[in-house]
Amino acid sequence: MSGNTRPIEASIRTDFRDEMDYGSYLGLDALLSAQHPVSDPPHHDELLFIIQHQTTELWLKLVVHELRGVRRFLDSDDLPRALKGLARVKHIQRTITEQWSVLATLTPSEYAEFRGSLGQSSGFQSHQYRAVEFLLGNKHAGMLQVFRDKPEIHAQLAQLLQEPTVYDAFLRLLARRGHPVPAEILDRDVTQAWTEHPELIAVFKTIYEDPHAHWELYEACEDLVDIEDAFQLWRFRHLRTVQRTIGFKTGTGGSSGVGFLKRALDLTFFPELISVRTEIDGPLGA
Ligand code: HEM
Ligand SMILES: N[C@@H](CC(=O)c1ccccc1NC=O)C(=O)O
Repeated sequence: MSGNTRPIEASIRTDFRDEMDYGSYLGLDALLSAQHPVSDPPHHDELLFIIQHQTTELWLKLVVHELRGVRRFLDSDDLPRALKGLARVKHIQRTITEQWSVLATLTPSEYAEFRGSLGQSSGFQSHQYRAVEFLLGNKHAGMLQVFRDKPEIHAQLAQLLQEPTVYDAFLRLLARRGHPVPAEILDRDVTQAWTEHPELIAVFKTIYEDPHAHWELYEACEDLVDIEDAFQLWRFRHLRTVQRTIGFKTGTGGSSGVGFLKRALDLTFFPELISVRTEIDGPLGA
């Protein structure tokens, strides 16, 4: 017998006729038959393009699930569990940002060979990406238009638009814990995109100037900043991958392409958590 063969132990199960097995639990039949290249003749690299999107969408599904959880935990004053959810989101963000390097192996020549088959489809139509943006505060009612022919998705996003964001939930928790968050912020119209409220900077200054007195809140603030940073890194890698793949061509979704994506790099979810940094004074006033 070859020394490199591992025997199947007698106790390992091989008969699953009456039981759930790996593939059925994971829905692998559906998952692995959900890649449908459209290029004709079939282009070798289209499978990479599809799987890159599908894996990102799977992770986005979990990000939406976790952010909803985080919001719920904040609402019920369970800050430790909210922090745990935020930590998980950060790791997912790192993973989907890192995986841009796989798609970056697609050369402009290879992509050009099947780009024409993609029609007008575009990441602009990713409803899960839009859900993450809404949960984090970049609300935009106009984006719902993209989904007007998909009633279920439209309804889900319309619902999220009406609901408070993770940041709204955090500010409400701060108020419940005695921090002076102005009432007009707590009662804001949550369907609108967040805009900077300079009155909040003093609230965060209190926390940042005495972290030990407000440790959990301080950690939560830093987690939110981590998530904002990680989101921007994802956007930046997308932009750079797009630029090296299609240069300055207009997008299949109808936008200017790189110019449109660049403008998203100026967006910020939690502007006061950035602004407070300018205001933090140490014991020597530095
Ligand atoms: C070679 C690969 C890619 C190219 C050339 C590309 C190009 C573009 C362009 C030009 C846009 C602007 C909208 C448009 O006019 O189409 C866009 C938007 C978008 N793409 Fe991609 N993309 C690529 C890969 C991906 C991947 C792998 C994802 C992952 C899901 C993705 C997600 C998105 C999202 C979510 C938007 C909307 C961004 C926003 O609204 O700010 N893209 N993409
Ligand atoms: N907007 C891309 C096309 C594209 O990337 C795409 C096409 C179909 C499904 C998802 C896509 N991904 C992200 O935008 C382009 O202009 O080439």
